[in-house]
Amino acid sequence: MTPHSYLLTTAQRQQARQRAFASGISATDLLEADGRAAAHELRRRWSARKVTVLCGPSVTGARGFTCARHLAEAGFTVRIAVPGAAESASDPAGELSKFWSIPVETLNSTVIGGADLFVDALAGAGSLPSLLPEIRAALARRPLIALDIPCGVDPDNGAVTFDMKADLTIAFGSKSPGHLLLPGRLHCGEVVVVEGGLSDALAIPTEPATFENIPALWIQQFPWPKAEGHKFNRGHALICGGWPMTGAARLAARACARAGAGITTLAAPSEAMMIYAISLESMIVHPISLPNDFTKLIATSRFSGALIGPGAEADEDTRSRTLELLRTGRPLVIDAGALSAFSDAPEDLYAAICGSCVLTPHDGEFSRLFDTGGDKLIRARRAAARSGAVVVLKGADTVIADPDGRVVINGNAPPTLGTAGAGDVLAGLITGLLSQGMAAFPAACAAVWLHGEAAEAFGPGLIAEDLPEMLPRVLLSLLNMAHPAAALDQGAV
Ligand SMILES: NC(=O)C1=CN([C@@H]2O[C@H](COP(=O)(O)OP(=O)(O)OC[C@H]3O[C@@H](n4cnc5c(N)ncnc54)[C@H](OP(=O)(O)O)[C@@H]3O)[C@@H](O)[C@H]2O)[C@@H](O)CC1
Ligand SMILES: [K+]
Repeated sequence: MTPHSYLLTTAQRQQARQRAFASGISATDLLEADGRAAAHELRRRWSARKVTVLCGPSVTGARGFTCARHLAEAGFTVRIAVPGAAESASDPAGELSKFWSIPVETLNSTVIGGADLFVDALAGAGSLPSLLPEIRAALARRPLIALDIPCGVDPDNGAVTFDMKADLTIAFGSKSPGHLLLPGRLHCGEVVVVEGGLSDALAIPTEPATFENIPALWIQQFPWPKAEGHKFNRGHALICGGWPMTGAARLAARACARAGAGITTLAAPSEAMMIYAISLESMIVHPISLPNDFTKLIATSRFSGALIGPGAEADEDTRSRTLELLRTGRPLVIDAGALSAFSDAPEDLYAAICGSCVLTPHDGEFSRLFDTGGDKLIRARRAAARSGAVVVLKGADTVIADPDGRVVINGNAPPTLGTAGAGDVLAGLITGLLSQGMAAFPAACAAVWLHGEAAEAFGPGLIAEDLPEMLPRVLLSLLNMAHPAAALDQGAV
């Protein structure tokens, strides 16, 4: 895991600052570096103009002061406004004020009138300032740049208590979960991470570790086809098909094959045999008619990863097949109907999960199996620990949790992904990667990322059928990231 994908909670940031102090770095050094970096980022985007910096009684507020000074030195016309009495200005190190040459004013309509740009350095306070509606309205009329995170967004979980939306958010060293989780993400605008005073080495947090889903997390483990490989050792995926809803498993199978599985076998109810057989020519279809056909198939098939649930009824048959698959100990993705089949007795599912297993619930399915208390990170982490499976809690801010406590938040999914069958495609993608031997946690993270990239690459008008067809393009760009030399070869063709 690279330092730059760590998402730091408020407590972890405080711990990092303490480590810095213990190593001899002063608070002033840190704030100076942060304020300078923020001012540099602003100057990269805007020429000198009138800016009002709103500073709260917090470390963020102190960054606002140093940023203001650097902007003033660069020729900006700067005013500093603090909510409440001007004397309450933030100076946590007790020595910053000697650098302030700009008068500190009380935040009101006058001090923000006439500014071309606003800097929101209010965040981070224990209690948030109550900004009058007319002030918030005035702030909305000009570009608003938040330092750390916009005022009113909880950095730890993205909860929003205050309706203020930034156009740009400048984070220091790394992002926080609140930059990616909804609804906070919608308040941040563009998020840029600048190198502040804390070095990467100091910023690496203690447990629990939370990461942004970037390819660096899992690209080394991605199962690219090998020169010496053949279809039998590239991964053999078994997809359980439903009836009468056949679309779901067909979408999953297509995605699974595109993800690189050498063989994709479909276990199809005999009524649906022809539908499955004609939908993907390369797929092998096994009819399931007699009650023990499924048992025989899994006893004889050399599958290296399986999927059950898309288009499946949430009934006893699905439940017992899921348990049969779990008993094989082979990698398994449990989705949709196969999750809901355990609504009455989730403990039976938890108890049966042993090896490499991924559960892919949306909020509705999640609530049928798990405790729904707490924020999304807490819910996903607890569900993974409880079940022993990797849990992919889907949504616009999908969270992937490993039973060992690591959590990844995905940020690349466009709104077009909220369409029927997109979840089935995701389940198929994970299965394709698992069947090729990728471990459950990186496979789930990689699949969620590929899914988002495929939707983004397609653009508006997306339907689930388009996602598997976009994968070759997305995989090529991933390959180019993994092997820059290969990119040159591709370019030369
Ligand atoms: N072509 C095909 O064959 C296709 C087949 N498909 C197959 O359909 C099967 C049923 O899957 P399903 O998810 O539609 O229904 P189900 O499990 O009853 O849950 C729905 C309830 O949960 C809740 N809910 C909360 N959050 C939610 C969320 N993010 N997304 C969705 N729901 C959410 C929500 O509650 P509400 O918000 O209404 O209070 C709602 O009432 C499944 O096997 C799947 O594979 C589809 O994939 C489409 C293409
Ligand atoms: K278990």
